Amino acid sequence: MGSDKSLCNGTLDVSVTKKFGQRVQKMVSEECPVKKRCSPRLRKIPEGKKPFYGPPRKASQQHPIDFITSDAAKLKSLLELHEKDAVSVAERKIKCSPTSCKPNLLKSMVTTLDASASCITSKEHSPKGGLETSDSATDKKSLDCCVTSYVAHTRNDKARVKKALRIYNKYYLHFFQEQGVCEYDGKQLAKHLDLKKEGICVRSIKRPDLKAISKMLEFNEVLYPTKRFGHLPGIDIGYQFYSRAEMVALGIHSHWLNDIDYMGESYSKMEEFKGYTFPLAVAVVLSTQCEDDLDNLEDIVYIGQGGNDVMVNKHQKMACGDLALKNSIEHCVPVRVVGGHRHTSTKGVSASGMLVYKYRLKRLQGQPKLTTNQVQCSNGRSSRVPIKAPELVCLDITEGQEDVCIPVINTIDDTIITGFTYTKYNQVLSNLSLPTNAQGCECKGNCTDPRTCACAKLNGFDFPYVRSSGGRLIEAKDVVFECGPNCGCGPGCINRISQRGIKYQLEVFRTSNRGWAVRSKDFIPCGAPVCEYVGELRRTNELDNVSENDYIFEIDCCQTIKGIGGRERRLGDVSESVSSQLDEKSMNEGEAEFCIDAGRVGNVARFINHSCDPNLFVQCVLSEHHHLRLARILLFASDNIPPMQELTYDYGYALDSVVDNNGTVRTLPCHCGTSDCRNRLY
Ligand SMILES: C[S@@+](CC[C@H](N)C(=O)[O-])C[C@H]1O[C@@H](n2cnc3c(N)ncnc32)[C@H](O)[C@@H]1O
Repeated sequence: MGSDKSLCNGTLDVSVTKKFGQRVQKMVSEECPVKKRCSPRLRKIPEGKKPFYGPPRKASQQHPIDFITSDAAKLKSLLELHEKDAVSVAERKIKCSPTSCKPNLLKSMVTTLDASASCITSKEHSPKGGLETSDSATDKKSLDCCVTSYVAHTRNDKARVKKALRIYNKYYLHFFQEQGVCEYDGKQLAKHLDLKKEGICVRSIKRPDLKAISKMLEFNEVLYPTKRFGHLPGIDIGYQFYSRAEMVALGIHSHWLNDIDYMGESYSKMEEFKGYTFPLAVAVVLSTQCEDDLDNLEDIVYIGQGGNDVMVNKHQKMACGDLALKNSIEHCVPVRVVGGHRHTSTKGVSASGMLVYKYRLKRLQGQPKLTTNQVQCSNGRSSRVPIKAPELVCLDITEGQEDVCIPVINTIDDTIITGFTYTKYNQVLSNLSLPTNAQGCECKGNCTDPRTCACAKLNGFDFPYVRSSGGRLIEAKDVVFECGPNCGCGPGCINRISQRGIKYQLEVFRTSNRGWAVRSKDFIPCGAPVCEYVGELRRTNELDNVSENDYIFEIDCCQTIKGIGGRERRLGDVSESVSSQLDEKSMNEGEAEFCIDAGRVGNVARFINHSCDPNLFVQCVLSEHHHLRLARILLFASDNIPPMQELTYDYGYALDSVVDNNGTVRTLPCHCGTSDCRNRLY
């Protein structure tokens, strides 16, 4: 390893970032009944802030996704784009093993550092490498003008980051689904033609993550498509990514495979870069850094990307990314560093007698601290039974009804939860009878072919979910038709995702200004089902004069489909079987006929608070019967949700919609604490 003498004078300073509506209606007492209970979803929210509901038009109309054609050409264009800057990309791609080509979804908790400077070296470094540095740094022009120094982010910056990631996830899930169909078709074709016998292999198109990036490049949707040095607005120090592809979607590191991202020769032609030596590094992913090491990113010795050549040639070639880092030292430009990415292969750089370059990455001063809780995550499950601690109010609020324990934690005051009974399923009161069950599909075992499954037909000849991470909804729809009791398929069917119960380790915790709240100890991927809103099914008019109740959820599926009362329209082909329900007069009055009352009886969803910038969205689901007025209410993740982040959705109250008998508008201040807060729930 390098001695002090071998260290060059220049250092690469590094700045560190760790990678990483309900329509609950408040019913008030008789003295002060609510006159108007209108709760359109997400009215007047700026475009960039809308959670995952999709545009009013079909996504395919805006950016048609070609699900059928081979994506080889698109993939090629993606590779070519990077080849311009990274000569070794193609070579590396060919070399990579099938396992190392797998997307790292959920596995990489990457930490970004803004690195500036580097210091190089290595005991064994090649003298030819020319790494005696620092004097030359003073001779060269500083790139200050091109560097985004660390600045506080604006609301808009963060919204743009969120939007870009949602676009990425939407494409990713679409391509994931397409891959499933291709695999199914491939198998069917193979079976039909008996291709195996002929020795022909039918292969499906892989890598939905790369296809998603390719799509974003095609439609100019990558957030920072032009390479930039230093900090990128909207991406905090400590930001967590869940795949390399997400980083490409944002442009924080524009290569999905190479560890060093750099500006190639082509940048030398640009006016602002006149006088600089290219390539110049912009970002590094530390592939070998494991999650536990993420706190030690202040000062890292990094072995350049030539590591693989070392095994063959016994010395590292000073080229591409390695050369870019060397040039970065000389020009004193900052480099972003992302840590925590786990590679399946390791670089063989430890053998003695080999010549390697090492770079010291030092965190830039003045950045926010990287704290441990920013990278807290449980990829696996922690123990089912929580450890008894003074703040533990209740070991399991579900009393064993759910597959997971849901503890209640209070570190704020002495309050406990009373006056409520947990139930896993909606309770139907005696004055209400549910419609008869729908006929269902005739599939056997699992539903696999969306073209023949009767339930998939209702969803526009598609399954709304993909199998990724245990089942994820591709995008929010007017209504999702799931398989039900009369269907031929079994419980493992992909079209029953919302019926599988709670899978994430949720916990109820006390807040200082919003009462109880809910968070997850697990990471929840975008599109994953979190829980159903469960309680007593009631007619809304029954509740007009009840005493105060904060736990009423109106089932306004029909109103949402029609966009009544300012509700945001969603994607969806409303099937003929339900379109007749939309024409009924009562629906047009804008009021939901039924609601779910979780005041006395309910599940964990009743503790989920409102946020003006939520991480969950509401999805109406029909599984047993097909009556929109009695749809089930499910909550899905609208983003990748890091562990321990409060789970919230937009209650969707229209401001000034709650009026008492005297005509006085009632208000409730919002304490969601987001930068987008509208200050009032209603
Ligand atoms: C369905 S409950 C949510 C759970 C509730 N916090 C509890 O302690 O049971 C809805 C009520 O929670 C409170 N709440 C939810 N979100 C809030 C927010 N962003 N700001 C202030 N209060 C909120 C309001 O009192 C609201 O009527």
